[in-house]
Amino acid sequence: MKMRNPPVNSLSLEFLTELLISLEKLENDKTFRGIIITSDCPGIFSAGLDLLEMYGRDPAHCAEYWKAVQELWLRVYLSNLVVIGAINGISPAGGCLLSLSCDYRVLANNPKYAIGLNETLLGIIAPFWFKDVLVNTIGHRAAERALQLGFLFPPSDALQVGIVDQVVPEDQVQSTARSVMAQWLAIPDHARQLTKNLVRKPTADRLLQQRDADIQNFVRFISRDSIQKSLHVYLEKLKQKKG
Ligand SMILES: CCCCC/C=C/C(=O)SCCNC(=O)CCNC(=O)[C@H](O)C(C)(C)COP(=O)(O)OP(=O)(O)OC[C@H]1O[C@@H](n2cnc3c(N)ncnc32)[C@H](O)[C@@H]1OP(=O)(O)O
Repeated sequence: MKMRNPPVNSLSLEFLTELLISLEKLENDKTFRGIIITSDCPGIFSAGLDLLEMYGRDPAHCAEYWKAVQELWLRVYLSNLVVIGAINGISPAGGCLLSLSCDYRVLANNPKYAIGLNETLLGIIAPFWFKDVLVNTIGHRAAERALQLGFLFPPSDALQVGIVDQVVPEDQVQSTARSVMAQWLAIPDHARQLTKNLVRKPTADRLLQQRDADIQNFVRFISRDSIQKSLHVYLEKLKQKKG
């Protein structure tokens, strides 16, 4: 699955909906056993959640958006398919969450392709389920530092901390992902799927048990004047970087 939402594969409501529909189709087609998620935007895996879906929007829109973000995470994280991330670009915040939700991550060895949950740098807070997935992946202490400091790990650090499983030359990302896929598909589906569920369900359940409350928390938080101001400053910084 090649993500294409130029210029930066930001996860807008429309794009999330498209991803969800595509994933659902693949899940329901029993001829598919695995997917490789990669990007069609050069140098960018995904810029994460679309800031314009959270800035200057009314509460109803924010609630609809957050529901879609939750939905995408649950679908990828609990997918019965083998999900491999072929990460061929930078992958901050929501892009990192998407990567972390794969079963295996291959990152292209380019110092620009950093990955991490950088929410604090925007003046916002990674929700508990983003945090849980990071803790599950790199451990409590490393996650504590990474989250508070908003680390974006370049490839060598990303491998060392374990946020990705493999770093390979850029031109080998897709072929490596395919080899990894072959290895995972050699395992009987039912055994692998039940094992995946055993490992991941408790983390997903924490959100499933309080989805509405999580939406309300998000809407309350994002609607605060101080948070809207932080988003404004960050968006301005992105603009100025260009000019
Ligand atoms: C309780 C609250 C929880 C919320 C949890 C939030 C999770 C998130 O995912 S927040 C988003 C975090 N993402 C980022 O911090 C990345 C921001 N973007 C960048 O750093 C860069 O754009 C880049 C490195 C991804 C790409 O750089 P470059 O190729 O130089 O492209 P530009 O910076 O010029 O961007 C082009 C264009 O796209 C707009 N844009 C970039 N990122 C986003 C985004 N996440 N959402 C919406 N729009 C984004 C950027 O503003 C430019 O727009 P124009 O100026 O209109 O062309």
